[in-house]
Amino acid sequence: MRVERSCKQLEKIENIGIVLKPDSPELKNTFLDIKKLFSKNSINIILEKKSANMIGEIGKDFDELCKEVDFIISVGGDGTLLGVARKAFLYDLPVLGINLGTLGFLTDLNFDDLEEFIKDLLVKDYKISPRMIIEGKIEDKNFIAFNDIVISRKNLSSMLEISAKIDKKPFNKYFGDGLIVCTPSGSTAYNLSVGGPIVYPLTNAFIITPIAPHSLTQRPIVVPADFEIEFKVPYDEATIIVDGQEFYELKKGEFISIRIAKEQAKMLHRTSRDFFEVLSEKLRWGNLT
Ligand SMILES: NC(=O)c1ccc[n+]([C@@H]2O[C@H](COP(=O)([O-])OP(=O)(O)OC[C@H]3O[C@@H](n4cnc5c(N)ncnc54)[C@H](O)[C@@H]3O)[C@@H](O)[C@H]2O)c1
Ligand SMILES: Nc1ncnc2c1ncn2[C@@H]1O[C@H](COP(=O)(O)OP(=O)(O)OP(=O)(O)O)[C@@H](O)[C@H]1O
Repeated sequence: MRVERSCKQLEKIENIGIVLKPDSPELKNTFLDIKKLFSKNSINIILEKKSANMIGEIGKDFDELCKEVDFIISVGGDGTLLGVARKAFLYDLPVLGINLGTLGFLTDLNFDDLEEFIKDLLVKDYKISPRMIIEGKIEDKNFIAFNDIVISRKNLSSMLEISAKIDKKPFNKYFGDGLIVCTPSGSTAYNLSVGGPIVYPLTNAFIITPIAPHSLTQRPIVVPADFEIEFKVPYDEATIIVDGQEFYELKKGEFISIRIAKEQAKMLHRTSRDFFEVLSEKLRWGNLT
């Protein structure tokens, strides 16, 4: 029998933070509806400041809000949830995604399911799933990814050469459009599109997947999470893309090192959420439904 790892239940549910998808003022009514559903159960909602400005409400800075709430709800698609999860881990706060996006692979609930789920929350019928996050470093810049760190060619007309070391030892040279280093949670994003493996989210590992490699021998590889990986672009400049949301420059000869972060992100899920059902429903995996 499989016993799924999960984190401790919440000590209390009194205050919940809400972040809305950017540039979506039409979410005002959804926000008010969510607030009403929680207020009926005497749970207080605190809206994040940028979201509040967008819909003409009052809000709190994200960091201030994090100090007051028991968990955070992201209302939008996967991108909104990524943006929240990449900051909420600093406060050890779980994130629940309400899907108003297009795909919503990471988000757990549709708005119509929320009323029922609040009842579950109140009787502790939910799970909190730990998610590995990775940390990148270039010189004195540090960044965190929930999904992936992509080393992408800057010069569109030529291939990028990337030399790679694991635990300081050279292990490969990649030639192509770049490569993706992703977490298991991120394996179903860009990594999947370029033929990388799907890795169960609770696995402790990194995935290194070349993008359009010009070679018959370059394959995605899964390595243990305690490895430190280092990449260098000896002849070119590259762009580093973190979760599709943050960008850095990797100069010629500079190193980027990537390893598991000390902290974990936490996702709040329905007890019944099953990774393979989500794969089937959202990405048409297998023949389950
Ligand atoms: N060709 C590609 O597939 C491609 C190209 C660039 C970036 N991306 C991915 O987009 C991610 C950022 O997502 P976004 O929503 O902010 O940008 P986006 O709106 O450009 O979405 C990319 C797609 O990936 C989906 N997605 C995001 N994370 C996922 C995950 N962990 N599992 C399954 N699907 C996921 C999104 O729902 C969306 O359909 C990056 O981390 C990167 O992995 C994918
Ligand atoms: N905190 C953030 N920082 C930067 N970009 C963000 C942030 N939150 C959302 N975005 C971007 O806004 C865009 C739309 O958001 P989102 O992904 O939530 O909706 P969607 O694209 O409709 O849904 P899905 O990703 O599930 O298909 C995405 O490109 C996403 O990367």
